[in-house]
Amino acid sequence: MLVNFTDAAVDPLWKDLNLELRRGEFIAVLGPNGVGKSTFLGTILGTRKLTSGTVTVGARLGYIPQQQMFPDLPLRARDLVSLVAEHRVFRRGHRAEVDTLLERVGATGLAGRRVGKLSGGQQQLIRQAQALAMKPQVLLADEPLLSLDPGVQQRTVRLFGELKAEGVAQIVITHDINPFLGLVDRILYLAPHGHTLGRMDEVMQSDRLSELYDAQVTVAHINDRIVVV
Ligand SMILES: Nc1ncnc2c1ncn2[C@@H]1O[C@H](COP(=O)(O)OP(=O)(O)OP(=O)(O)O)[C@@H](O)[C@H]1O
Repeated sequence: MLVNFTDAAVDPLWKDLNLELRRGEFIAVLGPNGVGKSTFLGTILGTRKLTSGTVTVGARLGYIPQQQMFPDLPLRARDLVSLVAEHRVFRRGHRAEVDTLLERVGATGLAGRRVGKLSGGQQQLIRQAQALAMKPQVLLADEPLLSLDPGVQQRTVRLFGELKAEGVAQIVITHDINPFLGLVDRILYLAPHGHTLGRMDEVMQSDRLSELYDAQVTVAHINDRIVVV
């Protein structure tokens, strides 16, 4: 058991949520601003409480938060990742492991730089390395492509693909499903008038989403991209 929701609700955002996350599964969480997507991740992380129902977590979690700048700490990127790596703070011989993590996210050149001085996108790579340092069985990510340039976005999607192949389950909040089309197993679509959870072809339907928005919503397929208008 990785993550299980039973009849879960955070009033007044969403309710009647039932979900069992499977090993290696990739769930994309979609929906408009303020509908409770970050709150949903918060209930897994334990930072937000359900108002009814249960959530059970039986896995090591890694978390890439929505972009926020690090304070200008006197710490290098390598030190910050090192702090997370199984809480073995600054231990000798552990530098190689941290450098491998930084290399995996494409941040090798940033290892010795002071984190607070890095750009927003560069800081996101350090957040990725921190999340991987947890050796997660479940990776939670809140808008992980935000502020990344197209090349780095592609690299990040590739990384998520590798993690999936390794059996890491992932729950990823995104406003754009398109970069993840090759990875998505299920979509959790949170909307103003309810939610739906299912395979992409079940969820990304004009009539299904119109019901949840209580308004006319069209799901269009344009050049292999899915656009919700
Ligand atoms: N700690 C909190 N306690 C109570 N309400 C909160 C808390 N954090 C956020 N909220 C409120 O809950 C609602 C949902 O916020 P949340 O951040 O989960 O939405 P979201 O779907 O992730 O939005 P966005 O797409 O804009 O990031 C908002 O109205 C927000 O103001």
